[in-house]
Amino acid sequence: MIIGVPKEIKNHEYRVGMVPASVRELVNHGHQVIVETDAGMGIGFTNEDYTQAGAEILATAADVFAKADMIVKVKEPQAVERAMLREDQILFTYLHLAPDLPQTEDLVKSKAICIAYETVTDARGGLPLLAPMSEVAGRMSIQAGAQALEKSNHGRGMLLGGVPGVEAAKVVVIGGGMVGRSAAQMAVGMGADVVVLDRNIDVLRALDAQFGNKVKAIYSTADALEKHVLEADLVIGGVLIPGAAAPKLVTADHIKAMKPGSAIVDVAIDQGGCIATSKATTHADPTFIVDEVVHYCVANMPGAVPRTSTFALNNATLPFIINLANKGYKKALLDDAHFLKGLNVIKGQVTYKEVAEAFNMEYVDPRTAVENA
Ligand SMILES: NC(=O)C1=CN([C@@H]2O[C@H](COP(=O)(O)OP(=O)(O)OC[C@H]3O[C@@H](n4cnc5c(N)ncnc54)[C@H](O)[C@@H]3O)[C@@H](O)[C@H]2O)C=CC1
Ligand SMILES: CC(=O)C(=O)O
Ligand SMILES: [Mg+2]
Repeated sequence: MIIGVPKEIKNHEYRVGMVPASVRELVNHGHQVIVETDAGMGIGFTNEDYTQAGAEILATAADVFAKADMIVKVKEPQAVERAMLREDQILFTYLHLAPDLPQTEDLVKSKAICIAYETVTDARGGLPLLAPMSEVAGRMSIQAGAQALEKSNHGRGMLLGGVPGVEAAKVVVIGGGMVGRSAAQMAVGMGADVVVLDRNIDVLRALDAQFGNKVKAIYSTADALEKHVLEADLVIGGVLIPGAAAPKLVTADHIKAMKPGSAIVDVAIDQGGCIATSKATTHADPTFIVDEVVHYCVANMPGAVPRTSTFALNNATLPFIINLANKGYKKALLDDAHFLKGLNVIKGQVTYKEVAEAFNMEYVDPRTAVENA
């Protein structure tokens, strides 16, 4: 199979779909890898590093898209990339379709086979290809929130951990999954007063076991959420219903009633955000203010630490890339029900229920769609 790795083009996105070590693995399995020139430059990999691993360097993204059987990326394809997708081409990357109608329509139109990292599942109920980036974004959310609380950024002027004699900031994390747990770990480390809300009791138990009384793990009712959000100095949004648009748990009225200069970091923004006043921002201009609350809503947070993030992502994606290349997409997906959950769009059909429902599109069972492809 010919595997293509284009350079990422989203704002300040320096991650890359495959590092040279991953290229070498694919080449060792007898595949051909084509990489757009300078695709790895943002994390210190030169074209020579890729050619030494066995890749061929092509001059443009158009060359890569024209020649590859499978495109391996990081972020959802931007409009110019979507226009280059071909019928029967495999696209393996983050998609986040449920809040994104234009992308969904373009992928349907392309007739490509579109597998989303973020909806692949595992036997323990986890999301193995989302988890590494959620660990990064969860950790980063506390750094971003700490900065947002600085006076020069229109924050309350509070240090997360306080100092002896002065109280710490209250950090409220909504969703105690990968993002939430990673955020809690950093917030506890910085000495903040930390509350995590989740509606899964096993998640609350796990938080309790990990953090003891350093984190208040609270069952997420509308009442509890309102109480803690209104007391918060910093709110982290980390809820997820896999594949679906995020529920707007924090309302515009909550934001109005929050303390002036408090901050929110809506990590769930890639699924549309769990805070009503959120809208996606970029690393170039990451924050905006609504009702005196600083909002940080960058949809590709791990792009800011692309070296750490690319390696973490590749560690998780590589076995799936090898499987797709060795077996072809049909056998790779049909052999593994968890991998099949990653299939969102195939040959013009939507095969992820929450995406079809979000846009009133017809839903086709993924197994049937692959068997008939
Ligand atoms: N902005 C960015 O750069 C990045 C964003 N993300 C996003 O962060 C979000 C969270 O991801 P993960 O932590 O990996 O998901 P996860 O599945 O590990 O955790 C989500 C948690 O939300 C909880 N939850 C669902 N509905 C809830 C409700 N109504 N109230 C309270 N809790 C609720 C679930 O029980 C679960 O524990 C996803 O949308 C993901 O795509 C992840 C990485 C980077
Ligand atoms: C998960 C995601 O959206 C990201 O890593 O950018
Ligand atoms: Mg207010």
